[in-house]
Amino acid sequence: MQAISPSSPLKSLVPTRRRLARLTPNKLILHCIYRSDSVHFSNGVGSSRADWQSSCAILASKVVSQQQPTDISGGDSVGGGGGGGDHVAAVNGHKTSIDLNLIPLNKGSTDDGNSSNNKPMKPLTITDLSPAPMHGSQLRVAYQGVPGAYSEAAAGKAYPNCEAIPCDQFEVAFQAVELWIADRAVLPVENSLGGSIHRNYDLLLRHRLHIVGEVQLPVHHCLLALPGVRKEYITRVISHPQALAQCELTLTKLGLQAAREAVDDTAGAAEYIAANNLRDTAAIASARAAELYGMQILADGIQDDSSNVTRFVMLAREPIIPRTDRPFKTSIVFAHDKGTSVLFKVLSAFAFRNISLTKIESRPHRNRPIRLVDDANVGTAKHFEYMFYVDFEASMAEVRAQNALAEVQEFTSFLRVLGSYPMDMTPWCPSRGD
Ligand SMILES: O=C(O)C(=O)C[C@]1(C(=O)O)C=C[C@@H](O)C=C1
Repeated sequence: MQAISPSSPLKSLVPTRRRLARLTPNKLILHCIYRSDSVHFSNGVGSSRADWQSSCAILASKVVSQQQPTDISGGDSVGGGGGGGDHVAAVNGHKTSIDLNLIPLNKGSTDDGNSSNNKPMKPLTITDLSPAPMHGSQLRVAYQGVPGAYSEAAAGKAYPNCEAIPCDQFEVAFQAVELWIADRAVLPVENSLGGSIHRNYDLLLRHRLHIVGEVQLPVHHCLLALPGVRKEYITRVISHPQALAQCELTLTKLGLQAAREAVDDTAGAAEYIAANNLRDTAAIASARAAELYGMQILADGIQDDSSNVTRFVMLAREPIIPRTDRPFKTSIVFAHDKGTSVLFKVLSAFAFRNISLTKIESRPHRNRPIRLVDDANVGTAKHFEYMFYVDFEASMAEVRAQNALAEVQEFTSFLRVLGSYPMDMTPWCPSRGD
């Protein structure tokens, strides 16, 4: 993975809502150019506004080349060569430039050296249909935080050769993908000790991106301070709220008389201490952050449980085509006008089909957080309303999953499939130093 090390991470790039509605994807990119004055990279993308603009322009031109021509006789050709010759087929509602109606014939020689004009080539596989990276061969992956953050490590685990793009907020990572600045976003959704990262559940609903994968990252925290600083000098520990929560017991056991303070990300905490030469402050962050920002490790492995794991999801503009040849997970979100009363019915749609649930989360219903139930005799009950997020162990390519969702739809007033994606099946390896 190649990390872009920014002097400041990507900041909000959102055009106004009114403008957004009127813009086509390539215009959106151009628009972001005018809004990105605050973004400048010290390497990778470029250090000046002009570099940034040309980088956006490359992305914009790719957007154009990805768009399907509405007029075959003219306009932008698909694939850069064939004019109207490239075929466009729809797979699960997604356009691909591969003609699925024609089996390509092998015009060259066969493996044994004989030429063969009519022998069919290897059939297309599902991977032939996955969208290619948008620029060069490197996928650009947005994450929240600065280099050294666990989210950067998760991006590297998910896409080993990616170019990691730091963003200062979770929302900016969503926007980076929506505006074609990045191809994917990798975002934490839950931790085995700290629980759900609610902000990202809310953002999943507010944005139109699709979950295309998950990675589970063992998280090994260190207590970092400036070189020469001793534990006794520390009056303040700063980190991401999740990291503070994951180390709470150990911090107390270490006997630190220190206030806890939340900041945007773990590595950002280390960077802040180093930049401001704070000799009374420690950060909870990774060993890589210590290395990057010249900090010493005061205590290693300070998470309250050695099997501390954070689950991240990968997001893309397009969903992937679900498969059945490996374990898949599907994430949905639903709500009902009658509130929680339907929950049992919904969950039984999975139980009857032997589909295991791996996660259930509820969040306030943003549009209608409270439902009033008036009873003239006893008064007015105020029920809180929720959105329910459920992950289940099945692929949307399986009939049992499709039937379960058809049934869920009957019991709900709102249902959205956030994504159907391969489960992270990497062998278990408890948290350890990097
Ligand atoms: O601050 C970071 O380093 C992050 O990547 C964020 C984050 C999180 O949001 O949970 C990721 C993994 C750890 O659980 C702690 C913090």
